[in-house]
Amino acid sequence: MTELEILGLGHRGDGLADLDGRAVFVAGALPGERVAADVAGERGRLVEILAPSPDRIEPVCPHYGACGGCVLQHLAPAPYADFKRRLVVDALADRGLAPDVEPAAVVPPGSRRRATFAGTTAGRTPLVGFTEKASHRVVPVEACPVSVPELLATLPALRALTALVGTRKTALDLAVTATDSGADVTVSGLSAKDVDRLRLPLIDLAARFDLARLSVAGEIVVERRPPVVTIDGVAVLLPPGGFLQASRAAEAIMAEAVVAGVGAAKRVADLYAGVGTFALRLARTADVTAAEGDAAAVAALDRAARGMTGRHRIRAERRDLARRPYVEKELVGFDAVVFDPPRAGAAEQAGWIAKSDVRKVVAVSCNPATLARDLRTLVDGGYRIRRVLPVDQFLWSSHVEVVAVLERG
Ligand SMILES: C[S@@+](CC[C@H](N)C(=O)[O-])C[C@H]1O[C@@H](n2cnc3c(N)ncnc32)[C@H](O)[C@@H]1O
Repeated sequence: MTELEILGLGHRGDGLADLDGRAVFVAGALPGERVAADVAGERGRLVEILAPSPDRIEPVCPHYGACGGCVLQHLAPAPYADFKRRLVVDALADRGLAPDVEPAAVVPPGSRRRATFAGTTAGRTPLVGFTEKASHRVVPVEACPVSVPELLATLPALRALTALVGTRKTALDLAVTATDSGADVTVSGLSAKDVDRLRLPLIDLAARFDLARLSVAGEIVVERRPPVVTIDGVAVLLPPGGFLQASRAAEAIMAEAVVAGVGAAKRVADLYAGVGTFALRLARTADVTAAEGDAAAVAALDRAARGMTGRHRIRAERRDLARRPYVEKELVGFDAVVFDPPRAGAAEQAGWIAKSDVRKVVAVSCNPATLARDLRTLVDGGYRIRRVLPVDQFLWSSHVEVVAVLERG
C-alpha cells in the first residue's frame, strides 16, 4: 500500500500522483486528496481516501464505480466543467495554440438518446448493461442517469432478446436510439444464419415490446414504424445504426454554434455531414453541399432535403473524404466549410482547406487531440481561431465535443 498526494486529473479523469518522479493514475481520486493505493506500474487502485477533497460529491448512479460508462460522477459540477474545458485547452496547447476557450456547455442528465448496451447470459439469466472499465465483463444496469427514460425502457426488450439468443462466447452489442417514433434497436455480434433461425421470435419480440425497428447482423428484421428523428423541424428517417449526435441537447448547442460560425455565408460545404444535423439547419440561409461517406446516411439526408420546404438546396454527395478530400479547386466558390470528422480527424482535408480561399471554417470534433492537429494546419495556412466552445455531450465521461470557428486573415 502506498500513500499518494493527488496533484491533478489525467485526461481520462483519473487522479494523477507523482511517485518518485513517475506518474501514477488512480481512478476515483481527486486533486488535493491524500489516498492509499495499491500501485502496479502506472496504475494505482484506490484503497482508501485519507483526506477527501471539498470537491468530492456523492455519485448519482447506483452502478457508479462498477459500470465503465462514467468516470467523474464524484466531482462537483464546477470543477467537473473545468476539467472538460481543460481537455481542450491542453490539447490545443500541445500544438502551440492558445486561443480563448469558452466554459464547457454541459448537457443535463437524462438527455442521452442513444447508447450501445452489452448483452450476455449467466446460466439462463440474461444480463444487459455496460461493460466494466477496461474489461469485457458486463455490469447489468437498471438505472442510467445519463440516458433518456425511453432508452432505459428498452431494457426488458434487450434482456428478452439476449435470452432468446442464448449463451454465446462474446457479448451482443445492442445499439439503441430513442427516436420520435420509438426505439430503433440494432444488434451486432450475430450472423445471417442466426437471423434465419430466430427471425419469427425476433419479429414477435419487436411487437411484444413495441420496438419501432429491429435490425440484426446488418439486416432490418422488422420495421413496425419508420424510426424518424426531427432535425430542425425536418423529419429524417434514420438508417439502422447510422450516426446521430448522442444527445439532442448537445446537438442543439453545437448546431447553434455552427450556424452562428458560418454567419452570412451563401454557399457552404458541410463535410462529414451524416444525416444532415448541420446541413438541414444551414439550408435555412445557404446553398449546402453535404459530403458523407456512408451511403445510407447520404440517402437519408437526400430524402429529408427533398421533403423540406422554404429552404435552400442541399446537394448530398457520397464521398470518402479520407481518400478523396475536397481539394483546393473544388473549394473555390464556397464562403464557408463545416467539417465534423470521426475521432481520427481530417488531416488531409484540413490541409486542402488551409490552401483554399474559403473565408470561414467551422470544425466540429469529438477528439480534442486530432482537432488541435487539424486547427494547427489551418492556423499555419493563415486562419485565425475566433471561437472555441467545448460541449459536454458525454456526461461524466472523459470525452468532450468541441466546436471551433476560424476565419481567414
Ligand atoms: C462525427 S460524425 C458527424 C456527422 C454529422 N456532422 C452530425 O453531426 O450528425 C462523422 C461522420 O463522418 C462519416 N465518415 C467517417 N469516415 C468518413 C470518410 N472517410 N469520408 C466521409 N465521411 C466519413 C461518418 O459516417 C459520420 O456520419
